[in-house]
Parts: sequence; structure tokens; C-alpha cells
Amino acid sequence: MSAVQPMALQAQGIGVVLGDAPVLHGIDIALHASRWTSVVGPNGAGKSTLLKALAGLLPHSGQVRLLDRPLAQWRGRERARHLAWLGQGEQGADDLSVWDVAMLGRLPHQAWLAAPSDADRAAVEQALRATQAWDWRERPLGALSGGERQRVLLARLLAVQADVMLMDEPLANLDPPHQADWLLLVRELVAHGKTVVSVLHEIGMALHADQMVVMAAGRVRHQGTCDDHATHRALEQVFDHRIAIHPLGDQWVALPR
Ligand SMILES: Nc1ncnc2c1ncn2[C@@H]1O[C@H](COP(=O)(O)OP(=O)(O)OP(=O)(O)O)[C@@H](O)[C@H]1O
Repeated sequence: MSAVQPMALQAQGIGVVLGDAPVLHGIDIALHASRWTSVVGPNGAGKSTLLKALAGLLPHSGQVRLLDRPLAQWRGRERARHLAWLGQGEQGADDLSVWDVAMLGRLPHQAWLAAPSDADRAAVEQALRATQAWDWRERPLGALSGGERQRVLLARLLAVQADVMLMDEPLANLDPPHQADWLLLVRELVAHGKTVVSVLHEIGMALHADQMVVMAAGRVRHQGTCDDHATHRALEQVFDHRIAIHPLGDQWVALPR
């Protein structure tokens, strides 16, 4: 009999209002630890807003629980060691070197104004090598291409060595080989007990996840495993049947109808 997996993240009745507009309506999701969940849906569905609410970056109604404890009960630095975040199209830090950007991921581990420890330096090197960004470590972030920049920001997230990793469009600007590398990386993270939640527009890639949350118009329309036909039908429905999910070998692909 397999052991019951603990919950990494739970959202209960999450509502978010941005400006005057209600953007999320009563979201309930439960994400097991050591799994990869992809969040998909049309533009404006509320995917990024949900990810920000899960990360505690947005005021919301309802409750988020991280590792079975209400998010509000975590102290800031402790939470930042357990929950790492990669935002969509993050700007800023252009003058910092790639090494220093990745080292920002170690801030929750460091005492105030303390120099980086050997463990910090080892974590940064490991993260930069994992995203093949090591060779650029002395270059300023602002001198990199869009895809190179994304790999450095991914390294910053990895350097945190958090249990739960939230990534908003992590494949943005990545070429196909580096998208494939990301997939291998996520599988390795999950095999080592990490929990990954990623917002993805690449439906074929998203279908490699363990679980899928399908959103539309600020609501969760479906939550299920990626090999379940009900998940595929929900996907086709939220995209107005403009795509169809087909088997290809041992994978699933999304093709335009
Ligand atoms: N600051 C804001 N004020 C008002 N409405 C907002 C604000 N930010 C986002 N919205 C709206 O909230 C809704 C959800 O936005 P969100 O960015 O979460 O969608 P998304 O599913 O991530 O979309 P995309 O796939 O285009 O990235 C959209 O309709 C958007 O216009």
C-alpha cells in the first residue's frame, strides 16, 4: 500500500479582486507534494493571478495552506526558504551579474548583510550549471538574450532549494532543446521530492505533468491527471474546441483543429 502524500499547497475559497474587477472566484485546489502540476487555460483565465495568490503575493479572500500550515502563519524568510517563485517576464536587475542574480535566491538563507557561505556558493553554482548559464556568470543580466535571461532567472529559483516551486511561463523564450532540458529538470526535481507548479501555454509540454488544473474565466474548470480523458475534454472545452488532444507514442499532443 502506498503512503499518503502530504499536501504541498491547498487553496480554499480563493477570491481575488484587481482594481474593481473580481478576477478569481472561489478557487479550491489541493496539490500533493512531490508532484508536478501544470496550470493551463486561455489568456485572461486567471492563471498568473492564482499563482501569485498561492505565493502570498496578492491580497485574497479564502485561505492558502503551504505544507499544511496557513500561509499567513509562516514568517517571511522561513516561507521564502520553502516556496520559490519565478514570475512572468520579470524585469529589473539588468546591471547585476548573472552570478549575483542567482545569489539573490540565497537571500532567505543568509543572515542580514552576511557574506555568502560555502553552501550558498555551491547552490548557486549547481543552479547555474543546471540551466547551462554557468559560462555567463560574470556577464550582466541586461546583456543576455530573452531565453538566456530566462535560464538565469530559473537558476535563481533553483538556488533557493525550496520544497515548493511556482513558475509562471518558465518556457517563455526558451528554444526547443532548452524546453526539453526544463522538462528533464522538473522530472528530476520531482523525483527528489520537490513540488512544481507551472503556468504553461505550451499544452503539449503541460501534458507531461502529473496533474493539470484547467482554468477559464477566473474559475477552476477541472483538476485531474494529465493522462485522463476527462482532463483532455476539459482542455478542449476551455479552448473552444480550437485544439484537440491526440496520443503520439507514449505522449499527448495538442493540435489545432
Ligand atoms: N491590475 C489589474 N487590474 C484589473 N484587472 C486585472 C489586473 N491584472 C490582471 N487583470 C485581469 O485579470 C484577469 C486575469 O489575469 P491573469 O494575468 O491572471 O490571466 P492569465 O490566465 O495569466 O492570462 P495570460 O495567459 O494572458 O497570461 C485578466 O482578465 C486581466 O485583464
